[in-house]
This record gives sequence, C-alpha cells and structure tokens, in this order.
Amino acid sequence: MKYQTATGTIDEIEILQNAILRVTVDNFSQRKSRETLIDEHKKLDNLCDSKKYVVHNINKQENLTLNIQLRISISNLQVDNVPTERFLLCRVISRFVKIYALLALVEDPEGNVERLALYNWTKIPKQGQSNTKSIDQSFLPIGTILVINNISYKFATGNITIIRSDNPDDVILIDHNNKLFDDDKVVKWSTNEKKVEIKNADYFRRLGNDYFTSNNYITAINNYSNGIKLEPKNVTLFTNRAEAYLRLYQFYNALKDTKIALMYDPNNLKAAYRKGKALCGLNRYKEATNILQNLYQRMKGNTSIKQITKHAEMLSYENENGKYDYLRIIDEFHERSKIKKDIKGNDVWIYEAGPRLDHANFLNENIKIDLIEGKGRGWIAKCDIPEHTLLMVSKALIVVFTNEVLGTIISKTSNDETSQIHVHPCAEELATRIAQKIFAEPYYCPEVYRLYDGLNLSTNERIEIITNNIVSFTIIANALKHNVFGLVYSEFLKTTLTGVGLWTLPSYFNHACIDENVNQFFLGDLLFLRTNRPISKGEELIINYKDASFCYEERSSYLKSINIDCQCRICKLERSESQEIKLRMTQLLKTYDESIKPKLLKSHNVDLSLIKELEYVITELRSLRKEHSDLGFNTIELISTLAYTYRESGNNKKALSILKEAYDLYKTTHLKEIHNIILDIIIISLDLELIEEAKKWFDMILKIVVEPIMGKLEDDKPKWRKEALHLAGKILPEIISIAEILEIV
Ligand SMILES: C[S@@+](CC[C@H](N)C(=O)[O-])C[C@H]1O[C@@H](n2cnc3c(N)ncnc32)[C@H](O)[C@@H]1O
Repeated sequence: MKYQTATGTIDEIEILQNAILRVTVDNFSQRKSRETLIDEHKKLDNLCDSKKYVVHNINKQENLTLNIQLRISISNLQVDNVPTERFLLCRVISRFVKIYALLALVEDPEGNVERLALYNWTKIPKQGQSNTKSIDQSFLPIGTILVINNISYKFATGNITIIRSDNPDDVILIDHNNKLFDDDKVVKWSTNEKKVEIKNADYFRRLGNDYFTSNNYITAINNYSNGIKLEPKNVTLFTNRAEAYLRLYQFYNALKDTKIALMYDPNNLKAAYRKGKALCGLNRYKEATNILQNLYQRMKGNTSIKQITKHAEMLSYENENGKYDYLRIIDEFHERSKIKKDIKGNDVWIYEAGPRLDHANFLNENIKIDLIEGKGRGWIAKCDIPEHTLLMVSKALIVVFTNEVLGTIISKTSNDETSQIHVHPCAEELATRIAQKIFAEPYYCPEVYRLYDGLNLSTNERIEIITNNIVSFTIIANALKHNVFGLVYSEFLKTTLTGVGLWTLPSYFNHACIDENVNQFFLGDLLFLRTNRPISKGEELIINYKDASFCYEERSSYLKSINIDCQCRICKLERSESQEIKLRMTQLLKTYDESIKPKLLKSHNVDLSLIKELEYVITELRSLRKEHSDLGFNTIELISTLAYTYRESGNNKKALSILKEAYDLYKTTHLKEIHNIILDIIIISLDLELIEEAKKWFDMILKIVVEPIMGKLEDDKPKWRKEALHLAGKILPEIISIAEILEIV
C-alpha cells in the first residue's frame, strides 16, 4: 500500500495533515518494536514538507551537571501526570518532522521508545529572513542527547501517547562528552548492547492474545502476523487473527484468514463460525446463512451458533425482500445510543459501538445509475414506482458520531503561529477512518474512488490509483467534500445525536432544494430512502442536500462549493426576482420579526390593529410571489402566528380556516413546518368539538410520521392504524396522548 498526498488544491489541508498523521502512526505507542516505530516515523517523514518552516531557540549547555536521582524513565510516565522537578534524559532516534509540533522518536537509556512533540519551536520564514535553520537532517540529528524538564505525557489522539514539551527553554542539548557518560558509566544506553531474544510462533500467539484481551486488536493482529511468518500453517493463529479483524470490522481480511484456516483444517468450527460472521459483514448474506446453518446442524444445542444463524437468516431476508422490523430497529437504535459519563466526565457509549445497527443493505431492482444531463451520474427509475416505495437501505461505509470525536482529534493547544485549524472535528475523523479502512483493506478503494470528487483525473489515472492500492488523501478528502451526509435524525426520534458519514450508493442521488421525490430517513448508521410520490419510468430520483427553509444565499453558497448550479423551481425563482422585490421582502420580514411578533407573543390582550398589520404583511409577501403562490414559504411562520393570535382571541374558527388554507398551499413541499400546522389543526378542531374532523387530520399526521419509515399504509387494512400508532408511539409519544383524547387507542 502506498500513500499519495494532497496537491494543494484542497482547502481542508489540515484535515488531511491530521488524517495522514493518524493513519501513518496509528497506535504509535502501543508497545510496538523499536524498528516498527522507526519505520512508521519514516513514512511520516516522507509525507511532511519541512522546508517551509524555520527553527529557532536551541538551548545548548556544554557542562550541564544533573542530579541523576531526578531522572525519570519513559516507562514511568503516566498519562496526564506532570512529573514536576523530574527530567527526562533521552536521545533522538529519528529525524524531526513538523505536523503541529516538531515530532521525533526518542529513546531513554533503558531502551524505551516514545514519540516526542516539541511545541513553539517553529515559525514560517518571513521574506528576506536568512539566518534561521530549516528542519533538515542537521536539526537535532539522530543521536542528539536531550534533557527535557517540565514534560507532560498526553494522549494526542485516541490511542496515541506523546511526550510533550511546550517551552523550548525546557529542552537542553547535552554533549556526548558530558561526564554523565564518562567511563564509570553513570548512564549507559542499553540499546548500544545487542540482545538476542528467542521468539517462536507460540510466543507471538500468547502476546497477541494478551493484546486481544485488552481490546487492542491492531497490536494483537501484528503479533499473530509475526507468528504466522514463523509458522505459515498455524491454524490457531489464523482463526485468532480473523476474530481480531472481525472486531475491527475488517471483513475481507477476516474472510481471507478463515479460508486459509479451513484449507488446513476443514472441520475447524471456530473458523467456520467466523467465516459466517465475515460473510455477513460483507453483505454476502446467503453464503453466510448456508455456512452457519450447516454448522448448526453439526453443533445442535450450541446457543451462540443458533443465535448467529438466526441473525444471518434475518439479514438474508431483509436484503432480499426489503422488509425490515422497524419497531425492533427503533428499539435497537434507542438502546445503542445511550451514553454515560466516564470517570473523567467524558461521554462514552453504553453499547461499545454506539448506534451502529447490524441490519442488511437493500437495493430495489427497479432503479439504476445512469448519466443525467448536466449533473454527472444519478439514480433513475427503470419503471413506474409507487409512492412510499423503499428504494434503498444503506449501511454507512464509515460514520462518525459527534461525541465520538471528543478528545480524539489532534487538538490545537499550541500557540504556534503557523497552525490555523478551523475544521469540523468529525470531518477529520471521517477522513482518517476512511483512509485507515482503505489502508487496511484496499478492496474498498473502488467504492470510494469512483465517487464524484470534482477532480479532473482521467480514467487511466483513476484506474492506476485503484489498481495500485494507493491511499490517496486528495481523492478521499474531495470525495468526502462532495458526498458526505450530515447525520440528521428525524425530528420525531427525539435525539440530539448528530455526526457525518459516507454512504456510497446513496451518494449517487442528485439534489434539488424543493420537489425532491425521495425522502431520506436515518436510523443509527442505516440510511433508508423512499419515494415520496409516484415516480414515472425514466424519471430521475432526487434527494435534498439542503432544503428551502434555508435562505437562497446560504443554500447557493453551499451548493456552489460542491459544483451545483441548482435549477430547481425555487432557485430559479429566487434568481429571477428583482432587487426591488428582494428588498421589499426583507423589509416586510423585518417588520414582522422586530415589531409585530414580539408584541403579539408578549401581550395577553390581543391588539386588533396588530392582527391587521400582520395580515397586511402576509398579503404583501404573497403578492410578491403571486405567480408562484405555492413557493411563498416565507409566510408559513407568519401564518402560524396569525392563527395562534386568533385562537388566543377566542376566534377558533378563523384560526382553523387560516391553517387549512396554509396546509393546502404548501402540502406538496415536504417542509417540516407543515407538521406543526397539522398538529395545530387537530388541537383547534378538538376545541371546536369537531371530533370527526380532528380524527381525519390525526390520521394524516400519523401517516406523515410513519410512512417515510414503514412505507405506504393501506387504509383498507383494519389493522393499519394500530400498527402505525405502535410505531409512532415509539418515536413521538405525544401522538399517543392525542390518540387517547380522540379515543382512537
Ligand atoms: C453526491 S454527488 C451526486 C452524484 C454525482 N452526480 C455523480 O456523478 O457521482 C454530488 C455531485 O453531483 C452533482 N450534482 C448533484 N445535484 C446536482 C444538481 N441539481 N445540478 C447539477 N449537478 C448536481 C454535483 O457535481 C455534486 O457535487
């Protein structure tokens, strides 16, 4: 696997730098061998451009005398504990590179190796500045002996420990001739003496198992691999490594190992079991089911095999039929999204993997990807498709939940003036995890590299990158920029959880600000996509990246950044409106916001003149878009306020007719505001004792809540309302209270 870095065309350069750092030195400190660490650091060195930085402030003391009793060894360092009054004696064993800090590997006299980060040593050179030093071979070269005071030991990223020094004055260079290293050898470097250790496959198996038990799967894999090098037919090492791969969701690698294990030992039950799991992870549900059913026949009574066989059967059914048990999935989602505080007060998932749900992908056979004029590729209907048809269920290739990144990104705590980071923390994490995934399993290259990335790579260049398994940070970052989905759960799911992710097949849907014909619905890391109206054969299927509740400026600046010149009805209208009309609209909305709304909402006695003013503003706003009355969304909030005011003044009938009129105007827009209008209609109908009317509107909101999830409800089925209420109650408990008042339950 090779690396390819950004070419400077990307504005999110810091995301890349962090991603590179984290992928390259993934679990740098996890008791890897000295050679592995040096090798990893070399890769990092190749990626970093050190020439543009200059270093100052080197503190040299020729005849330093040290109280050796106060020396601390790397193995005695504790994370977040500053060993005051103590110093670290170490020597540099790699070149320095510049990420945020200056980074190098150091070893202490005992031979312990750790990463050292020196902050505040560099500056971008100013024009004409010449008497400074760049970070090259001659900067603190390998072998330099350092004494470091006031060190801290930190987690720089999730798993990476780092020795950190913030003040250059705390770092002192000492001479090899210092009397510490005199003949009597007060201090001697153990790595100067060669040690020979005998390590066999079983040694690596035991070490791997130790790491596995402490959930350090990557290091466990490294050890099993070392064992495999010594005994290439050791089945236990392959089955153990397969399980470690499964824990990291590296299903291709896990499958490969189980196949080798089964080749040497066809009756190995563990290998068969893990092969079944790997196949499930690779969406090869039928093959998984066959293997596991066969295994269960041989192992009747084994409950875990029974469980996983049933699970594979369920996945296979979901994948083939597009039928999901939504009640159960919502329960799983709620259960798995529970968070508690750890002893440090950080948020941690109660369920280790967070709300990642183990359900199958599904793809409706009546849709296909095709070329769409002016938009690149997109999904189109192969035949007529009814409303509320499930088109696709897609599990995220990678998703990052916001609270997962707390404390894991490389934070900007230095006052180094060269750092300028203003990036979304989840974006860095997402880029890193995708790069890690491709690095660990190059089979994912095509899936990611075929996404639209706005780059002008020729087909040949792209094929070359894919076939050579190059981890291209340029492509990854650009593919993310154009395809990332912001994780927004339905307003009905009552969760504050958010995040970002990459869902590859859904990434081929193009955008419109209104009139989209496909709705998206997230549950955990699953993305469900359904039609929201009947679709004709050959019609393009379109989703909404940013809806029309955002103002034109905000929408278009985002869309422009991803190369979209949107031609939807509202964008065309807003572009065509004269400056004069725009100004008038802004004025009217300002009058509502600043002088009507606050007074209406504050006062208990309704002022009729204010109502008149509000009605006037609404009429004026509508008249500005009279040719496009259904696009006058900017009046929705005003209409709700007007209805509320009439209701307060005791005129429920008027309030009801205003709301119904608004519903009729905007019902086709799929804006969330419509839901509140319907809920208000129900409440006012109840006030007016129009029970049948309220029931009619109740059925409507019930369908709006559940149909995007469970699909079209069939009115002629006697059970539909009961089923729908059951589901709606799980996501919007208020609906049950209304149903009780209406005596529907
Ligand atoms: C998530 S991708 C959609 C799939 C993409 N068309 C492809 O060929 O892979 C987003 C990109 O599609 C294009 N796109 C999406 N919606 C569009 C629209 N309404 N008009 C023009 N281009 C659009 C833009 O290039 C955008 O950056």
